[in-house]
Amino acid sequence: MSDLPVQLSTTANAEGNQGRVVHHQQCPGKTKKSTWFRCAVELRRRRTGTCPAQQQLCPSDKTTMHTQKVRMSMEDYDYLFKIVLIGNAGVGKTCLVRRFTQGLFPPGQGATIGVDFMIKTVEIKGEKVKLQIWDTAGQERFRSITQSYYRSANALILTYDITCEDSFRCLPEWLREIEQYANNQVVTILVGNKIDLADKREVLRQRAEDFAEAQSMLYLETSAKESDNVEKLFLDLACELIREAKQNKLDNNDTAPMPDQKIDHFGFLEVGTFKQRYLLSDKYWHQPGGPILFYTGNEGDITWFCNNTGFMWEVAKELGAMLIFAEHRYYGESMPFGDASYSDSKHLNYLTSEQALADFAVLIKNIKSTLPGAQRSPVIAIGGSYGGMLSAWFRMKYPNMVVGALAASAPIWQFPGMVPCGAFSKTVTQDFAKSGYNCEVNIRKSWSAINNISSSASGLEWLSEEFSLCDSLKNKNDVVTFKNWLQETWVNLAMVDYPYEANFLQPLPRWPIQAVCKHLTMDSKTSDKLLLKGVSQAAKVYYNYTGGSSCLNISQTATGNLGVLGWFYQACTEMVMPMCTDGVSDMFEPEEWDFQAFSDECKSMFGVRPRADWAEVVYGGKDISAHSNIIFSNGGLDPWSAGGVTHNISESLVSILIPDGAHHLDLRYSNDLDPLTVRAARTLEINIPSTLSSSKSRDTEEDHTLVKEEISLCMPQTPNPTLHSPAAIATAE
Ligand SMILES: Nc1nc2c(ncn2[C@@H]2O[C@H](COP(=O)(O)OP(=O)(O)OP(=O)(O)O)[C@@H](O)[C@H]2O)c(=O)[nH]1
Repeated sequence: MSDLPVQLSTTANAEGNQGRVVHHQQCPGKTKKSTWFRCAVELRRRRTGTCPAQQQLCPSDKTTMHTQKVRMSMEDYDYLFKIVLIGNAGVGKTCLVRRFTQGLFPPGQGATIGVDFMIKTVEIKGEKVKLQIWDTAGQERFRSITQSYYRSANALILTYDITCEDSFRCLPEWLREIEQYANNQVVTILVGNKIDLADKREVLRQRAEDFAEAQSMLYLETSAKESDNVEKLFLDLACELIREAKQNKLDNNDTAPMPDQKIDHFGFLEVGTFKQRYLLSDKYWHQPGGPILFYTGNEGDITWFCNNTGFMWEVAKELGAMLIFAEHRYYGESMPFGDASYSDSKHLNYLTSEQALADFAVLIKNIKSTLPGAQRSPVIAIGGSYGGMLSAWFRMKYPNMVVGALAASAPIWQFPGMVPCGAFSKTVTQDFAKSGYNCEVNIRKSWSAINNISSSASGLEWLSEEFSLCDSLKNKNDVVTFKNWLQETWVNLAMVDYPYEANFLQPLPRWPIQAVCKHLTMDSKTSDKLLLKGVSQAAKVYYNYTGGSSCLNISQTATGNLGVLGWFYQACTEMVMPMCTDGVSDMFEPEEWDFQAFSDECKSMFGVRPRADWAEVVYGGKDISAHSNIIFSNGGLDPWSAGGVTHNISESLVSILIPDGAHHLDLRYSNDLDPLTVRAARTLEINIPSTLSSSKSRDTEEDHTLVKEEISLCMPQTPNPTLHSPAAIATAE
């Protein structure tokens, strides 16, 4: 996805352009402060050196965790190949990918965390070939994640560093991994990288060629730095894959027919259809009848959710489950009107949660009727954030399709009149208050310090320099934008205050708010300038943890992996989520929730006005007790928990609270640094679908009752199962 601006503005110009969607790099004047999460898949840390001394040298023989089979529905190419780069840490995998896909050699390239991927479409002899290139982390600690990408790979690029004997010596270990985890038709090429460092060569070319030949591998030497042979590497590989495909050697086929989704499920005039993308993994699926874990895709490319929902991958094996990740219409590649989908409000008209839920239902019906062994598989909906809301709503609206739902960090009550508009900011403030001495107090004071300093031209210049802003502040409007940017920074930090290094909105250290707060311990006598110097250092923890940013861009607060524009449209129609601040119970400048102003802005931007009460009407508001089989999990650190279900409603509408969890921490891959509370939450969450799955397909009312009974057995008996850990207690103290 392209990097979308966080701040949006509209035009309703004299030429009658009203309703055409426009997004600027930066809004003049008042800017939006509402935030939804955006995510990414990798974290990069600053790292130097070419031979990865002190890092693990060879992959271990850990057992596999999962693999995925990807089915794409968009047929804008003749071939789709998945290429996975593997090899020791630091051999140059990421640099090779970026050289090929972006034509650059990234300075100060940091270690890949988990897996990253990029797409490049090339044309070979008149045929369009889409290359999906997966860059895996070489570090041992990510091995269990990266192994899972082997199975569905069409080609593997096994990379070593010609200046690092150790990276060559590890190759037999890597080959054992390939043998164990990759499919037996995979094309493997051995690549010796960094040939620009000829004087440091430790592995002779002949030796590598002999090794490759003995292993029936192709061999090529490259320099990502000098761009030697990089293009050739990927294009030759693509040619080879096409050749193999033509000989029908590759298992590159998509067997299940893709459903054509109706653009409008609820009317009969619009008869158009579109292809919805979904990803499917059946590696651990016990067929017939094994359960299906169905991710209800949110506002972004489904691949990102697939990568960031490690919980599902981890439980698939345990449950013998099939995994399906369904993309939400108008995001990623599932565009009802192709490139025109966002062109105006007429085309955007079908971007609603109800239409998306109907897509999910049609998709499940289609899979069940076409995939052998799936007919009697119980389906469990899982989702996080807006995806979690969809999971809960899916179970409510289509109980015939899903036997239960896990709705993680799903603020289904963040709608008008259901929770106080200031609750969100209050949680953000509390997160900072407990993460460092004077931290919240100094942020609270920073707004007036900014107002004071920015009142003169020299002050604006000082602020711009101190914060290393890419574009200098020039006037009052810029200062408003600057303050909103800072506020959104603190909000985002509260959402991603994870206990380990991660890259969700930005690459960040573990417990990032604590890292930020180390710069905000000044006492009450501190001058405005000293205070703001601290704020600037704190902001740079968020924006420049990797050290790769030469300046800070105040029109962005997160990497743009999600569909911010689409989400903004949804907020302007049915997802109206009031937010306000009072400067007392929260650390921000006071700002009331002004529905009229919001509505006017929506009108000028999209040509539509929001329906403030619709979510309540269509999804039941706080009155959901008639429903069943939904788990609502919420993190105590997550500001969205304010709009979530944080108490048990019935014995099968239950809440799990994770005191030291941020935004859907429970859905992420497990990590050694996970607090006990999130581990306990996952245990509960795993048990519930496991119980559901044992009941196989439940299509009758009687069966649903049985499911409900079985679920209640797994439910904690306390009215509100808040999980306690030493960390949580320490925080509370
Ligand atoms: N001289 C030279 N340096 C390179 C080349 N390719 C990568 N490097 C450097 O090698 C280091 C590691 O590069 P990465 O691309 O991050 O290596 P990686 O294999 O992706 O490492 P992990 O993500 O940890 O698995 C960086 O400092 C790069 O600048 C190359 O062709 N020539």
